[in-house]
Amino acid sequence: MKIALLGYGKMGKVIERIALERGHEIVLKKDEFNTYDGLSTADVAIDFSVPTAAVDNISNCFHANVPVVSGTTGWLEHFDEMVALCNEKQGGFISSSNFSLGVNIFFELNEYLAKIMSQFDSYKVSMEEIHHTQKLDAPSGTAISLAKGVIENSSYANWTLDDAKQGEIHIEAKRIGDVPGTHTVTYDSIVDSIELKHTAHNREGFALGAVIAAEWLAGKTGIYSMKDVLNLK
Ligand SMILES: NC(=O)C1=CN([C@@H]2O[C@H](COP(=O)(O)OP(=O)(O)OC[C@H]3O[C@@H](n4cnc5c(N)ncnc54)[C@H](OP(=O)(O)O)[C@@H]3O)[C@@H](O)[C@H]2O)C=CC1
Ligand SMILES: O=C(O)C1=N[C@H](C(=O)O)C[C@H](O)C1
Repeated sequence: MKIALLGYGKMGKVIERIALERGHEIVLKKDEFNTYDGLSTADVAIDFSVPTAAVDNISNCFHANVPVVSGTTGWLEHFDEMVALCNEKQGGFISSSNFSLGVNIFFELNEYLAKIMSQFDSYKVSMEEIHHTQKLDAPSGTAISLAKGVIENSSYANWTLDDAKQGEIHIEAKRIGDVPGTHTVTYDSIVDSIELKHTAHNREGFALGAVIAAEWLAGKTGIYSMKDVLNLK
């Protein structure tokens, strides 16, 4: 399979290695300064870039008729525009705040736990995410997805980085050293706490998940999620 890499930083380089190990070919490595030459020859594109580049990268894929897997976080306010463009161009699209198998299992557990905990208002939920100091966005896309998982399964209405008011989920975003990504969901009461935690030991899981998603998406049209790829629906 021919793959275009949109973004060739920490993640792009791990994705390249894993894609080559799985027998794929890289036809474009797009960074901030080069062009999209080669994009239209790709079977699929994988975007792990920066929040300000994601919309251009994804739009160019739809215009070039190349299905795109996007892992870039911090551009969610434009998500609906990209969905509309994908539909208009009959493109293929998977976007996920986290492609690792472990985090996608964690997402399922988070939704299940939220359903149970919604019956017990003595517990208050909060979240913590820890990432490396080079991360541009806060809170992490994964923390936002976890908060949405709680909101859709409880009476919580919103998340905030500030002190939480009634009905809000507090997210604490910490930036420490080279941490690849740690997320904790805590339900706290006066008598005890319940914690659900995922710790990434490196970037391999994110990258492998993105390559598996790309293999799954190539040749398809439509808008999908990691639930489709991993058969979690
Ligand atoms: N969904 C998931 O599973 C995961 C998502 N992420 C997300 O992926 C993104 C990338 O992470 P990471 O690799 O660590 O970040 P890096 O900062 O290491 O890499 C970002 C890359 O994007 C490039 N870039 C900048 N502008 C453009 C542009 N206009 N077009 C294409 N590329 C551009 C940069 O190029 P240059 O070097 O020239 O500046 C750089 O190579 C982040 O948003 C992060 O949150 C990260 C891990 C997992
Ligand atoms: O920037 C990162 O590194 C990561 N970003 C993603 C996010 O914002 O959730 C996923 C992962 O935690 C690593």
